[in-house]
Amino acid sequence: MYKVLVSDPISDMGIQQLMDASDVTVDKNTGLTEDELVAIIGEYDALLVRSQTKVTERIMSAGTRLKVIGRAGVGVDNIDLEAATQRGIIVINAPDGNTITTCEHTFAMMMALARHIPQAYAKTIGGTWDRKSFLGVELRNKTLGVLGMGRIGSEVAKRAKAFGMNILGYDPFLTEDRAAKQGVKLASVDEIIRNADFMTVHTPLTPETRHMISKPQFEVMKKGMRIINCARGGVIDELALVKAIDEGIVAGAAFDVFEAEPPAQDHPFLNHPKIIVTPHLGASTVEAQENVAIDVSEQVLHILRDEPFKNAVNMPPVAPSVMNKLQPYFGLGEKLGSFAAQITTQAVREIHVEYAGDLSEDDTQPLTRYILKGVLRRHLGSDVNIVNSMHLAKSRDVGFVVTKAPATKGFTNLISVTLKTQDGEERRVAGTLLTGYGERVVRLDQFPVDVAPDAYQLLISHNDKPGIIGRVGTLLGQNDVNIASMQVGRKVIGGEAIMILTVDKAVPKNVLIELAGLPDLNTAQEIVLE
Ligand SMILES: NC(=O)C1=CN([C@@H]2O[C@H](COP(=O)(O)OP(=O)(O)OC[C@H]3O[C@@H](n4cnc5c(N)ncnc54)[C@H](O)[C@@H]3O)[C@@H](O)[C@H]2O)C=CC1
Ligand SMILES: O=C(O)CCC(=O)C(=O)O
Repeated sequence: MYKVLVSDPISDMGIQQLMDASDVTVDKNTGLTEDELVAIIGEYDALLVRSQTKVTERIMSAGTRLKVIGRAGVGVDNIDLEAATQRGIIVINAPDGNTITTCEHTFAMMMALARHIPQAYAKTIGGTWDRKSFLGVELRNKTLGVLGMGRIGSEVAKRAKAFGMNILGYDPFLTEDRAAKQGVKLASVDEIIRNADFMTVHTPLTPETRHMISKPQFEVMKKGMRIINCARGGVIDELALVKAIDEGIVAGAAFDVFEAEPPAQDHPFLNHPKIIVTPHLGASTVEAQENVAIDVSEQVLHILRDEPFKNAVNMPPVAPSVMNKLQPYFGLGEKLGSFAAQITTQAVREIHVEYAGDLSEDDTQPLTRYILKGVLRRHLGSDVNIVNSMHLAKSRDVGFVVTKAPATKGFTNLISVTLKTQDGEERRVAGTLLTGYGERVVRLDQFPVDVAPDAYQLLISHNDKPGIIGRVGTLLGQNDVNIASMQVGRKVIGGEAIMILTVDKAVPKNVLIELAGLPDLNTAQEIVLE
């Protein structure tokens, strides 16, 4: 008999099939503390949560029978995925079931914001008949900027069109073609910030999206913009937003999510006259809760019964024979994918992976999944894993081609990752495992290099002139950035050249800007490989 624990309020109707299954018993026990969960989790084969339960490493360590954690919703940021993967616990989510509901909540927030409904309601029930303070604006003919055109962002755009709005959309995976089909004008973040009357964010929270709207963006923002966040707290810098509202740049904001949930009682959003809030209700409808619970219950049953399943967001076990041969390359493959994605400036349309030498003889599919994970994680966040990376690439119209070459000059094994964009940009990074030396990046575009792919690299393109290395070293030294190693490459003397420095810590943004301003230096970019 399998035992399932439901530790957050999840629709009864949705988990009915679990409760009806003759080989399953379901316990509903919500609102437990971490200690309480640790004390009982050892009895259970499956755990079902929404977003309240924080499924920590401690809980998983105590969950010695746990085979699956089911998240009735999209974001899995309340589950320690790494810890689950290490323990072979499959984590699944229900990515589609709450899309429409969250989109509709976004619209409710946008309209409430445009017409001051919460503020007017509060005054009216307080006994004041005030028709002067709440002059609103129409949505018709206004420009809506959508940051993140995935499932929810696309549905918001569709509805906004019906309201007669003009839509500017930005998403690293949005191409002109796809945008045009959705009736959306493809725009940059900067264009949206400067031109939109309303802006709504629908991205996951990743290192790249954290505070993607902050002081520098508010400084150039179209005056009077209204901002909605029903995605994740932290995408918009909360304190910078309050300042921008108080300075008259932003006309108002509607937030369903917070950087820390629940927010502290003295949080500046609470009681601010121009900010309306809901307590993370985006997915809270009868329909969505049923949908996500049905989806997740179905998959949990499959997993408990060892049947094929979908929507896994972490790594399933790989067959030991394949693992032994390929495992040493997994880290390198992911880093090469990530490196290539970070140096590519446009939306990636095709990923070409070539395995040469020893690797050409194997079934390299598990390794390809790691490479795709490295490429896609930059924009799709921590939900990308080796289980879903191929599927995600396909669903985003990103093609991937794998070729094999039996031999390669100078290396017993070589992995080359080439990313192509719709505008013809093509970036290539190749690497190898050297016996006794470990992972090395050995080619960057047309330049031969020899770099250990450590956590922080600085990639500099420059003109091949005397003195540049000294200027870069001095500036980094002045800013307390220690250089661990340095590589230079060039095609011809005096021509285009690159420099790759491995540094001991993240390089502050202002130092990157100063570097790019040095004479004969063209670009300076940080590459983070974690
Ligand atoms: N308030 C709530 O109750 C709910 C919140 N959510 C949250 O809403 C967000 C969106 O969910 P879905 O649309 O289902 O996810 P999705 O994965 O379909 O879409 C997210 C999109 O963001 C894009 N993106 C990533 N980095 C970006 C960047 N720097 N700039 C612009 N776009 C970027 C991705 O390419 C992707 O297309 C997620 O954070 C999810 O957790 C989802 C459901 C309910
Ligand atoms: O379960 C909930 O209500 C939270 C939904 C959510 O934020 C998500 O699905 O990402």
